[in-house]
Amino acid sequence: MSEPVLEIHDLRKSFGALKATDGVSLELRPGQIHALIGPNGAGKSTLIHQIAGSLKADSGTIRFLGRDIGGLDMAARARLGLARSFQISSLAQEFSALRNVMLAVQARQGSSFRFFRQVTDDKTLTEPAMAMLERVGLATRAHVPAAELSHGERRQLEIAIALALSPRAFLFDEPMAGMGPEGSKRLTSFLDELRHQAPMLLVEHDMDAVFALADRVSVLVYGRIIASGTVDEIRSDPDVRRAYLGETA
Ligand SMILES: Nc1ncnc2c1ncn2[C@@H]1O[C@H](COP(=O)(O)OP(=O)(O)OP(=O)(O)O)[C@@H](O)[C@H]1O
Repeated sequence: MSEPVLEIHDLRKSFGALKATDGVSLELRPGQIHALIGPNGAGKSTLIHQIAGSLKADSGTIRFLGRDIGGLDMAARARLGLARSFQISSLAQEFSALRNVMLAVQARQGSSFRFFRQVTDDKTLTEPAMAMLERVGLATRAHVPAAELSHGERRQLEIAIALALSPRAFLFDEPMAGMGPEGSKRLTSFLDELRHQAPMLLVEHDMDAVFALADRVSVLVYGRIIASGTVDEIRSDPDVRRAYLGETA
């Protein structure tokens, strides 16, 4: 079996007496969608923050592409290809959709944001940025400011930005939140396709989406993983049903 892209071992994080992450270990393998589910306050976002680098773990290791990234800041992890999206919006609201993606393309190319104004017509930025917008179905809205896009369109734009960074793994925190049933369906099939580009750690409350997408599901309760397995294993696990899935399984 291929090596894990992301490997978390015995991660711990407390806020005062509260153990928000209490010895979490998990792996993300190539081509995989690994869903992380659990009740409100279980510690899902806290875990994503520690992986992305916006929050420092108290102890434990995080390996990405075979390298210990625990000492790297968020920007350095992003440069290695760890793409995080959704709960914190990365959009520059006053810029068009196209400009938002161009900024991401430029960041990946390593040039300074200072020169952005002078390169708005630079084909090395506009062409890949437009290609990303086409891929997420937003090409016709390229020149609309981010602030004027609908909720669903902003989600599509966030994915285009994540794609522009050539990610080696996605960290998605509740992508379905606020989407209507139609939007969720479309986003589900898009994420399904996206797994071929890079594997995905997916925090999601929408169980239809989780059950449709996940190769593996880990259930977090009070900072601990109480079960990890395939969708079928998780749906039939009595502890999980009791702790979380009771009414939806
Ligand atoms: N910066 C912080 N300071 C103190 N406590 C925090 C902090 N961040 C999170 N917590 C607490 O840690 C626990 C886990 O929170 P977290 O947001 O990670 O849960 P979650 O599973 O993502 O919840 P939800 O599904 O509602 O988003 C909660 O009890 C929360 O109140």
